[in-house]
Amino acid sequence: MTIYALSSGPGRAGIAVIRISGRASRKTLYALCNGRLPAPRVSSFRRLRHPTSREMLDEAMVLWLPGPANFTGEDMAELYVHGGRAVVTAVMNALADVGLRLAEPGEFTRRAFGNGKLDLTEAEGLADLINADTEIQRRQALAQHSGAMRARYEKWWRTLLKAMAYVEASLDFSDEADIADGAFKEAVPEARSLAAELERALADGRRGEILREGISVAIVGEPNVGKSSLLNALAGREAAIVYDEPGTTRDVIEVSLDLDGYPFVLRDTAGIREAASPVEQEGVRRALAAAEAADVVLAMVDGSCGDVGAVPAEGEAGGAPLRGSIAGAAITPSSGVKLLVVNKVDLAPPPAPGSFGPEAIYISAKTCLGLDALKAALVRFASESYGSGEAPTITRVRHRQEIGRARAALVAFLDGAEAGEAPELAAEHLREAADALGRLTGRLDVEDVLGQIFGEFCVGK
Ligand SMILES: Nc1nc2c(ncn2[C@@H]2O[C@H](COP(=O)(O)OP(=O)(O)OP(=O)(O)O)[C@@H](O)[C@H]2O)c(=O)[nH]1
Repeated sequence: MTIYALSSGPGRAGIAVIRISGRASRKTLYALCNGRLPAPRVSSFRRLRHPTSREMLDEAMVLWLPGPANFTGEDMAELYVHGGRAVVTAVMNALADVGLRLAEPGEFTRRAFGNGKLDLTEAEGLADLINADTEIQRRQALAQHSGAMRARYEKWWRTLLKAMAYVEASLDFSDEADIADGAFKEAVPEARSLAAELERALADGRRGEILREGISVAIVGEPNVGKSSLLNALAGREAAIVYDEPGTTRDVIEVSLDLDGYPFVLRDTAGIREAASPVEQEGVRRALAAAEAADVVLAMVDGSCGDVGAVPAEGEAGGAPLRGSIAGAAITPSSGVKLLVVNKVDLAPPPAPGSFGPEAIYISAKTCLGLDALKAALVRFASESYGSGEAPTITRVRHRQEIGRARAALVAFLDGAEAGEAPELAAEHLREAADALGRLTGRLDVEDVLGQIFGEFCVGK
């Protein structure tokens, strides 16, 4: 079936791109162009007419892209029409009138995959490229789309095939014990080196997934220390309500932020305190959960009140009384880092440098003093922890799970080999590992993961 979709964004624009893919592309374009089919891959000006009523629809640039040397591998056409809603509707209605069907989300890419134009990791990279909001996300997605992960997974796949070949050989020569034994022994170092490589790939601190989803930053602290003010100052807009009354923020408020190309998801949380009402208690529970799950906790204290004291060291209870509240300072995320942020430094008297420990960042969410230093600290943390997005890395839970399964199967193989397990069982472990690696790129058992992957696309891709 030949499909069509608006491939550019919805809404009014200078130009809109309508894409067509499938066997009837040529015939449809021929009819739309009143019999003047453009030369392949040469953009040409045409007056588009309704194929049956002959009514003029628009003046457009059109491209005729015969398969297989194009995106989907099928015959394709692209229409660059004027981007008004009525123009797009009229052209798309004309395509429906001649029996073409509106594409489902991701259907163009799915067809490209079906025709061997890209593997699953490259298709996922394309989805990420379309969804990339920041420079680092773009780089990571482009590396994946242009085959960095495919190359890595295929290298693993080849090592595994080698090990499988040795085991299969040992089964074929089971009558000749020496040869069988020798072949089997060759499989072990291959499997061992691959298991170690998969282990290393898994121990990446989830950097690819974090960059893809955004680095999660929770702002926590006692009520009224200025958490919402900081969120607004960083976001550059009034995303959260700021009010001179403790307990203003009840729920977690989220904004996305691009700092030097790194994607951050900033969360403002309810002030941590002995909550009186159930609603407040729930707010505090959510605040603690956000801090627990965060990659970075901005533990905020109000530097303008109380006695100056030292922040207790990690794991040390109490310490000297601290100016402001220490509720924020006392929170530690489960796997992320904590930055101590001392707010309201615009209020006299300013805290002496270092009053809150050498690592503290002094800011005024009101006057924006110190915000650049805070942003720089976040960017430094991101680049040291997650890199620049170019090295091939796991970017999805799906990949992590499959690599984990492959590794577990290889470990089972190695344990079995040590324990003198029958070669038939050993071969089964390797096949399991191959299935897992095969699902990564889509070589085997792909149907069950297809829906999930292509569902991430928008219509027209
Ligand atoms: N002088 C000064 N006032 C600030 C600063 N940051 C916040 N404030 C004020 O402190 C009060 C509380 O600010 P919020 O940003 O609502 O504080 P919060 O921590 O989100 O408060 P809760 O929602 O109650 O947890 C408001 O009156 C702000 O204007 C600052 O840097 N300097």
